[in-house]
Amino acid sequence: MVVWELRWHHNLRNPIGFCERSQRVLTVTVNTHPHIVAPMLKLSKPMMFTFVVLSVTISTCIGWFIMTCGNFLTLMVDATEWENTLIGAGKGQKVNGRTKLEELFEHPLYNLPRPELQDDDWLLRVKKKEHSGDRGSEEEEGEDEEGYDKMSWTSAMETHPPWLRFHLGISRRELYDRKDPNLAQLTHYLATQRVLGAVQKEGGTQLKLLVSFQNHGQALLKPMKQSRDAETDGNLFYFSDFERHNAEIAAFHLDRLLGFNRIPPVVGRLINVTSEVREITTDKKLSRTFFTSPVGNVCFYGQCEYYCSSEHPVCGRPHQLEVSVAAMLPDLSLAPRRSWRSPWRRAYSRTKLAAWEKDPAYCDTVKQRPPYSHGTRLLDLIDMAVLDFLMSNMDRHHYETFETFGNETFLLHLDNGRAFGRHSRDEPSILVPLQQCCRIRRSTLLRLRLLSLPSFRLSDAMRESLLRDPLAAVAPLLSEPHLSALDRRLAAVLRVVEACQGHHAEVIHNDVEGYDQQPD
Ligand SMILES: Nc1ncnc2c1ncn2[C@@H]1O[C@H](COP(=O)(O)OP(=O)(O)OP(=O)(O)O)[C@@H](O)[C@H]1O
Ligand SMILES: [Mn+2]
Repeated sequence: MVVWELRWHHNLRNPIGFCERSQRVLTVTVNTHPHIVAPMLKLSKPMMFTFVVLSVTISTCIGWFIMTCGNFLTLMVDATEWENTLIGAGKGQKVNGRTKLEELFEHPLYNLPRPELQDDDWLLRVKKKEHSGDRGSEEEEGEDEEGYDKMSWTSAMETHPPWLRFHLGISRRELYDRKDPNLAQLTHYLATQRVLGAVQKEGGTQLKLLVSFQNHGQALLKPMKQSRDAETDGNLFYFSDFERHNAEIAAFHLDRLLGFNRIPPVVGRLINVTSEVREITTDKKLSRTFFTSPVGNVCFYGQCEYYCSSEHPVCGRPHQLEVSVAAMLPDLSLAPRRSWRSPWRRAYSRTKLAAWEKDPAYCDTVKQRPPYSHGTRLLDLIDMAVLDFLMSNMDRHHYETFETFGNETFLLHLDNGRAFGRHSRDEPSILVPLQQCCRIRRSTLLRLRLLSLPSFRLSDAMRESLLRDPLAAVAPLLSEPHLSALDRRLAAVLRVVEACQGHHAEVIHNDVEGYDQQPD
């Protein structure tokens, strides 16, 4: 288990995300004053006394009731405003006061009871400060394990910047809790913080930047390389496809809608390539690649394996560029990750076939090998295949897990830049793990069925969810054909499960014992 001491948090004089809630006063006049009402009623003295006591009590009660309601309403209004300002101008059609997306997340399938997380289910724990006065200096290193408290700081610690609260909320079960109010603050932080540093991020094949913000926050930035609506050229192999910034954003929303919570939060943002990259970067290799295009736009191409050349520049208009900004996971030195080669990895060749393409019984081989031979790893892999099929991501060659959780943990769905390339066709081979293994979590299947109903339709939920991204103000993050492809593909997933049930006994893994609201 990783133990991490946060010394620098004392320097955070201005907690990020602090909100000055608007002050509202509700004034209601109820005319029940006894001196006005009693003479009109011509009452005797004892009656008058009773009347005074009664009317004072009643008016106090009414006043209290109205004030309470008023305060409650004020709070509700403020919370909604707060949420809306954080996540952009997200709006959806309201039915019974709730949008489809709100309705969906209220559904019992998105609020299943879960066992309480134990100490070793959290990725990071922070060292508790020694009793004040015990220490000569706050800055002294105290590395012995004895001094560490087993309790993690809660994510409600207001002095922590949102990125840190995100790190502290990572568990064995999921990357974030959908209901954690910090999520909105984190996306707001990523979308609005001034970029203080930008260098090229090593690893991977295409150009991406590591940007840094105030208070040690960092994010992974992927630039827009082609117009949002461009369908991938049919003659390009999946491994030659350009990455798409909007695919990174949409993948985060889709993963959350499926109830997985396995993709680090991603937001869209407009950056100024001159002031927020060129002028501040310390990366000489990167700054050398800047140029002004013939039409006067500021462009750069960086250094990487694919498409880092002046023939494939990333260009501002003339300075403004759309990018995706993903929250960074904790540093590898604090939370090492293990990278796993996917058993259904593609051949990454124009001519060769992978083993799973040649052997229909390939899953039987996989099921015999650890970590797929026991636990939930195979089910996690199938969840990932469903996500990838829905967004048509053929590039899932590896996946990662947090080392500290061993084999009993979720899979990180990192790198979704090659998803949402084509809406006009589906890629059945992405679903092969489900088709060959005929196994799926019941919770996943029930949520997929829910999302196929008209009242919760996946495309509608995605449209509404994506509206919350700041870049939705520029243009929809996913075009309508991409959204309807989601519904078409969802129906295809359900058909594969049905076909499995026709010839397999144990297709559904029941991970929701107590849930009986829908028949299987
Ligand atoms: N949010 C994140 N936080 C920390 N590390 C990340 C994050 N996203 C990705 N990475 C790491 O950076 C590496 C490269 O990122 P990514 O896979 O998105 O780049 P890529 O150029 O698309 O790679 P590839 O060519 O392999 O598809 C990943 O393997 C992963 O380990
Ligand atoms: Mn990639």
